[in-house]
Amino acid sequence: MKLKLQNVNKSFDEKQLFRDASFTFETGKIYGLLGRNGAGKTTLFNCIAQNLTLDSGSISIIDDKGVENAMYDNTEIGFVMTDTNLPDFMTGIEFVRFVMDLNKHRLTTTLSASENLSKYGIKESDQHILLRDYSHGMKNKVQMLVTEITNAPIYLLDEPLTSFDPVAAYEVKERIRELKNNAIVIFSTHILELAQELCDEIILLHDKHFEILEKEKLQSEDFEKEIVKILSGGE
Ligand SMILES: Nc1ncnc2c1ncn2[C@@H]1O[C@H](COP(=O)(O)OP(=O)(O)OP(=O)(O)O)[C@@H](O)[C@H]1O
Repeated sequence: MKLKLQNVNKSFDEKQLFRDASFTFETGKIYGLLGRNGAGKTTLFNCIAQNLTLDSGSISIIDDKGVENAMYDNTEIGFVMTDTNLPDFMTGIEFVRFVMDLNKHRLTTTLSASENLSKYGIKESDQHILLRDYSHGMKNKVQMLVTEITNAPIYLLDEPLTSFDPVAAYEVKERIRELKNNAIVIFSTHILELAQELCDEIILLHDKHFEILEKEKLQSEDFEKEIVKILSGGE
C-alpha cells in the first residue's frame, strides 16, 4: 500500500503551510516527520485523516494492485493525537470494550479489553476509573491501544512518546516497530534521538515542501547538525 500526497496546498488565512507539496509513503517503513514549530505537521495529519480539507491537490491511497483511491474511508487511518479526544464519561475498560465491539471484524487482538489495557501498563484498579481522571500519559496509552487493535493500514502518530514513562515508551517503541510490517507509520517528533532510533526515513516539512533526508545521514554523527542546517535555512 502507498499513501500519495500530490501537489498539496493548504493555507490558514495568510499563512501558507504547503505549496504544491508531494510525497509518497510506503508500507513497511517508519517515517519520521520533522519540522519547526508551526510548520504544519499536525495540520498535515489532520488533512490525511480527513479532519481538514486541502485547498488543492490530492491525498490518495494506492492498494497493492495499484488501484488509487482518493475517497478512502477515514477508518483506514489510525491517528494518535498529542491531545487525546476520549469520552470523559466512560471508564478505560468501557471505552476499550466499546471500540473492540465496534471493530469486531478488524481486530488484531485475541486478548480481552482488560488484558489489552494491562499490556499497555494500565493497572486493573485504574481500568475502572473515568477517562476524565486519567493522566495525560494514560490517555495517550489508551489512544495508542485502540489505534493498534483496530488494524489500520496507516498510522499517524503526533509526537506519540512524549508523555510516556520510560517503561511504557520502551514498550510502545517495540509496538511501533511491529506495526510497520503491515502498515505505513508516520510519526512527528522533535526528539532527534528518537527519530534516529526508530525511523527508516526522515521527512522534513520545510519551506512548505517535503524534503527527504539522505539515508546515510540518518545514522551519521552529524545528524543533528544536518537537520538544524536544513530547518534553519529557507524563508
Ligand atoms: N484551525 C486552524 N486555524 C487557523 N490556523 C491554524 C489552525 N490550525 C493550525 N493553524 C496554524 O497553522 C500553523 C501550523 O500548525 P500545526 O499545528 O500544524 O504545526 P506543527 O508543525 O504541528 O507545530 P508544532 O511542532 O509546534 O506542534 C500554525 O501557525 C497554527 O497556528
